[in-house]
Amino acid sequence: MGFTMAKKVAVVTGSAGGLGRGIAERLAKDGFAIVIHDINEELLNQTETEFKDNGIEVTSFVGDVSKREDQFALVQHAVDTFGRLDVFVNNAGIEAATPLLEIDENELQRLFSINAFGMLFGTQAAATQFIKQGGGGKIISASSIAGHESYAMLGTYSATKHVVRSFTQTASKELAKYKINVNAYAPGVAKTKMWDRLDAEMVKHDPTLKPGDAFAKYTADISLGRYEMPDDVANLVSFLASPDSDYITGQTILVDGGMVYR
Ligand SMILES: NC(=O)C1=CN([C@@H]2O[C@H](COP(=O)(O)OP(=O)(O)OC[C@H]3O[C@@H](n4cnc5c(N)ncnc54)[C@H](O)[C@@H]3O)[C@@H](O)[C@H]2O)C=CC1
Ligand SMILES: CC(=O)C(C)=O
Repeated sequence: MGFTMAKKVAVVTGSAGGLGRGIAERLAKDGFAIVIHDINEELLNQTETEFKDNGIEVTSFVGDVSKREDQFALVQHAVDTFGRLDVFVNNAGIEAATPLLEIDENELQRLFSINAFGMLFGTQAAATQFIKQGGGGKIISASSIAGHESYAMLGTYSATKHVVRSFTQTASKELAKYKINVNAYAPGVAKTKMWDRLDAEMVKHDPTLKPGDAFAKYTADISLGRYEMPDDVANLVSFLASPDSDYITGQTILVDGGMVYR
């Protein structure tokens, strides 16, 4: 009589839509049982239904990455549902487009609490579970081209994405002894809801721009000649979640079609 190997388990934060959803779909194709997660409960439920209709082994969890207890509860939900955790993707993030002289405390607190604190809390929750399990694991986080090079109007956002790169390096050094790989993906410009909002904000701040101009300006110089799709990002995350990347840690890898060269 044969036996079935338990599936590996991946959590993707902020995966009700956008890049996170694309990553979750790809990891499901790679054979993972998937925990999707978001602060937007309605969209999350809709996505969960669509995943189930497509035969994906999935569970969902509503949470706010900026709340440390939510991140630990998310990992607990993964373990309670599927018995273990193998990959944790800190994908959730938010943006702001504001001239430097107008950045206020509210914007700083909002972006840092989600993009930076959230990434750290997710890393802590996942690493705690990996250490308990004793078999290593993979933590993969969303940085950005803005985590390698800061942009006009994206001052706070860029700073938070540099924080992701920094915590990725520190975590990789501290967690290597537990066989935990910690890496980040740095996308360029993808046409998700985030960029719809960024374009609208940038247009508001510059009377010479009309809707679509900011996005067009950012995408004009991409070497490969097109804006990014969720699959472009998911391909890299799939690799970082797989044994093929076992000898890579502490890296923030650009996947931008040729925008920022490091
Ligand atoms: N779209 C792009 O061009 C780029 C995106 N990124 C990064 O990729 C990640 C995903 O971006 P997109 O899919 O474009 O964004 P998006 O705005 O389309 O989707 C983000 C998802 O995260 C969820 N979310 C927001 N705050 C949350 C919170 N506190 N807790 C839980 N979930 C929360 C949202 O509800 C949404 O479903 C972000 O970290 C972003 O900074 C990086 C570089 C480029
Ligand atoms: C949203 C984002 O990270 C950029 C710079 O496109």
